Amino acid sequence: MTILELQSVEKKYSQAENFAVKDVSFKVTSGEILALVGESGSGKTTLLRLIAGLEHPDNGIIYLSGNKIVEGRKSVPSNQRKVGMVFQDYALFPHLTILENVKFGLPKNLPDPEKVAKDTLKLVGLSENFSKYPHQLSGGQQQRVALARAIAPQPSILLMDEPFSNLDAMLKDQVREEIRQIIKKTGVTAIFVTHDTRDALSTADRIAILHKGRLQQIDSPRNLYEKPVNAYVANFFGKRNEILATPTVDGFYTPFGFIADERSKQYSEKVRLLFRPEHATLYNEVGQVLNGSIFKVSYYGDHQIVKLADEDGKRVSIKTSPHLDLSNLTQVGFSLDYFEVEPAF
Ligand SMILES: Nc1ncnc2c1ncn2[C@@H]1O[C@H](COP(=O)(O)OP(=O)(O)OP(=O)(O)O)[C@@H](O)[C@H]1O
Repeated sequence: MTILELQSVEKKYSQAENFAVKDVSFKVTSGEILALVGESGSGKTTLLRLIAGLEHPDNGIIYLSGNKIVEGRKSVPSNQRKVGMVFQDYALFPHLTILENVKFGLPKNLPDPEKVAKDTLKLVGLSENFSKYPHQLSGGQQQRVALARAIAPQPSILLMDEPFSNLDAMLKDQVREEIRQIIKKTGVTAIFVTHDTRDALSTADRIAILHKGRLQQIDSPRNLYEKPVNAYVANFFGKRNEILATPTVDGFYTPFGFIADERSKQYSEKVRLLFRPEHATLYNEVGQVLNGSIFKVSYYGDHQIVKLADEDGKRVSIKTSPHLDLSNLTQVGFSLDYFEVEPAF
């Protein structure tokens, strides 16, 4: 069931030259976690604030739980939208205990707000800290209080602005997983903004990528990573190698060797074979499907990146196990586990 729908939403700030958000349309399904990603200034926060009602669009329509909450410049006020919000700095009240923080956002007519607040704090794993103040908690715990405050009133949608940016790298992996599990347990639909592709790839069910205010692609993490619709999306998620190739009836001739592949039949002109460093397998011997000269090996502890060159010096990078022994080798073999084919020109 669709919980949120945006139709051609646009926003231009009064002093700005360009639209911060331009012609953005998408739907979010009940229970889904959607990540909004894009480089700085791409419009992520503006889009989140438009959904929350903290900004007003110039054009477009937004539906939340089947109700039209925005139509052009007319919109339902933020406090009537049933939207839960977690801010980047958590925005907890410092002079209130964490229980009071969570109770604060609950509707006044609830029969037992204390019980709802306590149950929600338990749900986020904070059953022993009811009477502590925010400054007595770790960053990760404060974030869970902020999450509890946002979900306690049972919002139609939970919006989170850079929820992982204040956490150090060691904590991040654990917190991402905890937050994902809490959200899934409550069944709330969630949208979060991040500039970190790993946050998005590991936590979201789908990712929407923005560039200069325009939606480029909205898709599963795997599809965005493996089947990007354009070069911007592909490069946003890390390096892709390119090999120029000539199609024949049964495969592609490349400067590294011949690859048998049915897709070659669809092309008559030169093509580019595109693959990520981790989508190739490297062998510490020649005589494989493809062969190249080692240009450089970079060791990173948990993996190595091996740069290979063809006869003309064109290079590709391959990610491999840190244990593959490449010492004293100048030539190695490799194969492609997965690659995309695009016309070269
Ligand atoms: N209050 C404002 N007044 C004028 N322009 C603004 C305002 N807020 C944002 N902008 C502009 O709108 C565009 C989109 O900004 P926005 O903050 O939505 O991007 P973002 O993707 O969230 O960036 P970041 O990752 O840096 O937070 C940018 O060009 C920004 O300079």
